[in-house]
Amino acid sequence: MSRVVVGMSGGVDSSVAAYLLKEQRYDVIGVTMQIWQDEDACSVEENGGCCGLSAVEDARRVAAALEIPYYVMNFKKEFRENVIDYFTAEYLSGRTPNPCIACNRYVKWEALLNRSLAIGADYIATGHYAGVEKLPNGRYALKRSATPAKDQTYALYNLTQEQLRRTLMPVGAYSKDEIRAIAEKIGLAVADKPDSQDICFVPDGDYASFIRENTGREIPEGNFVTADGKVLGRHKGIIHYTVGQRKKLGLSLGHPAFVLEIRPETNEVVIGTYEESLTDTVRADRLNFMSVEDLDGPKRVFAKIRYNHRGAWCTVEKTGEDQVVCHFEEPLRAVTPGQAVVFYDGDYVLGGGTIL
Ligand SMILES: Nc1ncnc2c1ncn2[C@@H]1O[C@H](COP(=O)(O)OP(=O)(O)OP(=O)(O)O)[C@@H](O)[C@H]1O
Repeated sequence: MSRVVVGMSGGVDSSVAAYLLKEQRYDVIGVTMQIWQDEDACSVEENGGCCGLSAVEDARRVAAALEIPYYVMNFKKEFRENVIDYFTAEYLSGRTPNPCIACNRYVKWEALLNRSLAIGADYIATGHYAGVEKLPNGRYALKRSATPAKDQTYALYNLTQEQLRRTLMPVGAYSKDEIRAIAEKIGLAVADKPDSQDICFVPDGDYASFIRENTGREIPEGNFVTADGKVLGRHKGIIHYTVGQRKKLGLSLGHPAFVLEIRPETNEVVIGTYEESLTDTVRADRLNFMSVEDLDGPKRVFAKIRYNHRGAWCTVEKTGEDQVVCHFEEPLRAVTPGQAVVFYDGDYVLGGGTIL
């Protein structure tokens, strides 16, 4: 019998994942990772179920109902080093990070998988809406969820072959409604919980205060400038801005204003018009390939440039060992350095990288 560790956040998806795997006759162990604040400082409702005491209580109750062993594991150090430190460093460098992608690769997978292997597991499983398949070319790749609106492959594009080989995502084949129906049928009390928020450790969305408090650094004010250097006003510090941003700039220029670029060297935020904010060229590095080992020439693919982007067609080609350029077939707005560009070949994740 194969042994699987299920990451249990106390929510409906991972609870049903544990149930489905038990039905499929796996030897199932439930684990909740504690990754951030003290247990009593946050709750599932506030932080997306990542670390709170109620997450542990809920997951423990579900594990007891399913009659599976259950453990709480501490990954706070791994989370701080790989997610929080990266998150703050990227903002301070003028980029906009995606911490969920880093958490998936380094905490939910690397750290949890290693500890699971150490306790004799063959696989880890989560309640993500995505599929894992071995392709005819021998590669493992993520497949988009059966429910496009719930698809979570974007945030998982950076998983390695070894991680995918040892991953099960049993809820990916179902719709959210079907998962809720299963939860109700088996009497799981978690059935009506809201879905998680994106950035679990900044529940109020105030990234700037979070960065100031976590680094102890004062973030200096600076100038808003046009692309040709004309000073337009003062900004509150570069960490308050994201490329593509239009709101909360506090500028009245007589036309809608957009953040075009953030320059940490000169502490400037470059502002321009809607037309200036459009581009059809996206460059990326820190690449991870999934359905293919590498690109062997230009390839036309469907790509997403942020989590909730509907996607657009582009031709992607290598420009260096760890760099690609993508030429989109339509102009894009808000191409944001630090976010991921993820490429799809049909329903499978081809790979992705970090936008430069
Ligand atoms: N603290 C945690 N400990 C263990 N596993 C976790 C934890 N947080 C999230 N996960 C795993 O990652 C998956 C996706 O996390 P996400 O935050 O997107 O939750 P979700 O889609 O709301 O799922 P759920 O309904 O299970 O909370 C979860 O289904 C779960 O398997």
